[in-house]
Amino acid sequence: MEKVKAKKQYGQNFLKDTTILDKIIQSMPNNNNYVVEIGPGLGDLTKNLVKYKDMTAYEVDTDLIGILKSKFAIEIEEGRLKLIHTDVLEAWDKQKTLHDGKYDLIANLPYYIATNIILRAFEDRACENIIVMVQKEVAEKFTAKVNNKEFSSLGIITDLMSIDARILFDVPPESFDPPPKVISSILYIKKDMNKFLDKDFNKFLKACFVQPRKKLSKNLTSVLDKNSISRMYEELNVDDNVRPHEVSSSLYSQMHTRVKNGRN
Ligand SMILES: C[S@@+](CC[C@H](N)C(=O)[O-])C[C@H]1O[C@@H](n2cnc3c(N)ncnc32)[C@H](O)[C@@H]1O
Repeated sequence: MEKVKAKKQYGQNFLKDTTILDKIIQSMPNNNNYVVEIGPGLGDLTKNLVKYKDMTAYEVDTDLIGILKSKFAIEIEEGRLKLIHTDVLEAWDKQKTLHDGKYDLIANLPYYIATNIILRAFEDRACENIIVMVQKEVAEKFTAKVNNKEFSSLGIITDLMSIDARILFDVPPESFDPPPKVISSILYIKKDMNKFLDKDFNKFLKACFVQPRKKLSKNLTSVLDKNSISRMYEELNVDDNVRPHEVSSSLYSQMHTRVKNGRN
């Protein structure tokens, strides 16, 4: 193995378990989509992905870029792999999408920005499937259902914006070098390509969950006055004592539409 010291600040935990790498490849959707990988690291997952699909990989670490360029010289030369040296969040800020045509995001994500990356993938209209390794806890938040204590803005967005969302399997710390402190999971999300994530909706949900164990009506006071909340609750038939995790995604969507249109 290359003598590379993993950098904590970039969330580097290299996946070494070939059984898990095979299982990720088997989970790839059977379609003609392009593939985007975020954080190819030492290229173990990249090596497997590029056998099947043309792809682009975004890597922030200069030292790794050097290694990847020589490891994948042939694939780069043949145009099967595009290696982009940048912070992927900056790339998204600049160009709104990570690829011009439809693509699937397949990656072992840096955990310090995993949630942010998944939300950006929801906003990116070219991204259709998301198959990513994240902390198990994060995967559970994205797949949580109403009334589950973990149900929050992430579960609501997933519920409203996707056709399918589930945890495919868990991955123990020993599968990585160095091992992370947490259990990981492969999260699979198939987006509904007819739905688009409105940034304001995300902001509204954040306000609704600012104090997740308090009554929703209390959290709503940061976006609506008390009379408007009462009126909205009455019209939408919402119980005054309800807590944020007890309200369905579609009800949140209706509430947001009202707040946005000033109909309250
Ligand atoms: C968990 S490691 C995964 C490495 C490799 N894909 C694997 O499975 O072994 C996360 C990777 O994301 C890269 N990374 C961290 N922050 C990044 C960012 N903002 N933009 C692009 N890549 C980033 C790290 O340098 C590292 O290579």
